[in-house]
Amino acid sequence: MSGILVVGAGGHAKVVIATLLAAGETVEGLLDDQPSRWGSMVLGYPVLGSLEQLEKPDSRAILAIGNNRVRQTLSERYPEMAWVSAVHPNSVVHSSVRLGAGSVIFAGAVVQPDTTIGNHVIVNTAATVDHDCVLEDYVHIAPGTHLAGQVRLEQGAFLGIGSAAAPGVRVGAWATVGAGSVVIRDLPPHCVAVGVPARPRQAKDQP
Ligand SMILES: CC(=O)SCCNC(=O)CCNC(=O)[C@H](O)C(C)(C)COP(=O)(O)OP(=O)(O)OC[C@H]1O[C@@H](n2cnc3c(N)ncnc32)[C@H](O)[C@@H]1OP(=O)(O)O
Repeated sequence: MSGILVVGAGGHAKVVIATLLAAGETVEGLLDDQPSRWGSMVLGYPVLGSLEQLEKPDSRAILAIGNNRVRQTLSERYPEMAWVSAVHPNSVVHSSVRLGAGSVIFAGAVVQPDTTIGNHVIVNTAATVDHDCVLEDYVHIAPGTHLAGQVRLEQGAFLGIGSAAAPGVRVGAWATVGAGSVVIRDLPPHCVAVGVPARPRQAKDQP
């Protein structure tokens, strides 16, 4: 079977490649729609060209782009793709956890029992997700984020570095929680919420 195509050649792709290699996978190269990146190397792997190469039959690929909207757009553009997930061997993921296609769990992360993780979700470095949480498709929890039990993050929610969510809270779809903020009450969709406790600052979608 051919190696994995890594989509996106930015900083997030470096950590995705490191995670794939640590998990024993083979990387073929990277794809990026920015021509200036073609022919360059990322961690010793070549940027092979544009995303058109995803149309080759039997390709296996992973979306290595931190922006939640971009991952949604690309996954919808290639509905037949066999998206690969990546789980770092130095993470702890309980056997009862359901993990969707194309999702990544980076080094040092812990995901506790009966949590459900959707498609193209990022559980970033050293984040923790406690029991019975639900992370819907395209969610990203940044490094060092901590979710208590039974937290629900709706589609596309982004939680910034070092943020936290108290037991049972719900963060609305495409909401942004600022770095270091603590969610203690439900947040509405499409808000930007910051502070301790996190309060919606304005109605604004993610970039
Ligand atoms: C491996 C990786 O790198 S993964 C990526 C991790 N990235 C992150 O964690 C980024 C998180 N981003 C943030 O926290 C950002 O500050 C955001 C998204 C919440 C807001 O960004 P912007 O809309 O550009 O806000 P801006 O910088 O203009 O600040 C607006 C106000 O909110 C305040 N504010 C912004 N972020 C925060 C925060 N995290 N906590 C408290 N207050 C904040 C600012 O101090 C400012 O207040 P003022 O108007 O009284 O001066």
